Amino acid sequence: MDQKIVFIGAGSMAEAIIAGLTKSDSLAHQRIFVTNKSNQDRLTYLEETYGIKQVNDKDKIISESDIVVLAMKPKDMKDALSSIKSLIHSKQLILSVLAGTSTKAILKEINKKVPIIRVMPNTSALIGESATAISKGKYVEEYHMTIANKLLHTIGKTVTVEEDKMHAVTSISGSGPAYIYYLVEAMQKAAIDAGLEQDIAEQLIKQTIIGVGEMLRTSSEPVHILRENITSPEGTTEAGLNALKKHGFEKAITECVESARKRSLELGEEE
Ligand SMILES: NC(=O)C1=CN([C@@H]2O[C@H](COP(=O)(O)OP(=O)(O)OC[C@H]3O[C@@H](n4cnc5c(N)ncnc54)[C@H](O)[C@@H]3O)[C@@H](O)[C@H]2O)C=CC1
Ligand SMILES: O=C(O)[C@@H]1CCC=N1
Repeated sequence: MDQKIVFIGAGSMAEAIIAGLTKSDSLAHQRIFVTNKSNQDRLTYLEETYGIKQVNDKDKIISESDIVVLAMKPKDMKDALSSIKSLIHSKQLILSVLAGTSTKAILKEINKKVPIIRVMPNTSALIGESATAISKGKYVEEYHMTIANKLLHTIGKTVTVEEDKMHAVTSISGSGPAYIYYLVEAMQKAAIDAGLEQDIAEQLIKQTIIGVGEMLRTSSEPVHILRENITSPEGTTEAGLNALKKHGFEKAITECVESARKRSLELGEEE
């Protein structure tokens, strides 16, 4: 790819995408720029770690960029756009990773006919394993989607959804890695209570999750069969799963996803 890309916001999501992009080598590192609100050390770290460039001449870099990635928190969107919207033009493609925030709200802020693609990646982009959903805003043509897909393939897998599905997507795959990390933390505590040493527990749990990930990737069996294959009648797994059922595991997951989805809707309404 020969586009020039600028990230507005230099936090964990910007870094995850930059890491995936630079690892894939599909875009010259020198064509990737990043800026943020105030933290100079953070920009220097990104520059030194990934060989990309921090924005020195804001007017020139932003107006010359082909792709502008909005990667600030939703609450900072208006403030961030107020200082750059005069540099945005219709030949550019805007990618927004902002949770909850509609392309309509961003268009209203920019007040120009620019193509905006809403993107929901997750932090596994850091290792090229993001589950990313993308959706079209008003002025987006197919060739914009092709560019976005090509770019986002460098950080993992992509799917295209209607924009109204983005709240649900956020509650599943955007926030999803945190649910799994929380599960790992809970298993680590339980393993120690069960008498294992911490480093042994960590090794076993990490490899268990990696093994499950690979099985999900490679096996043609449906998930419930993979689960049933482990569950001997009256065995240990059945006893463990029964305890999960008794303590409302499914309800907890349903409420977890629903709460995240509602929060995404609220973030959109807070603009
Ligand atoms: N962290 C995650 O797992 C995911 C985050 N997102 C979305 O990505 C966005 C960024 O999230 P994080 O990277 O976690 O946040 P963060 O807090 O780590 O980074 C936010 C960045 O925005 C910058 N910023 C704030 N105001 C600014 C302004 N006026 N102009 C320029 N830059 C400004 C900050 O300096 C900081 O570099 C959010 O909108 C979030 O909803 C989306 C998917 C997953
Ligand atoms: O918690 C958040 O708001 C962001 C969006 C998806 C993951 N993290």
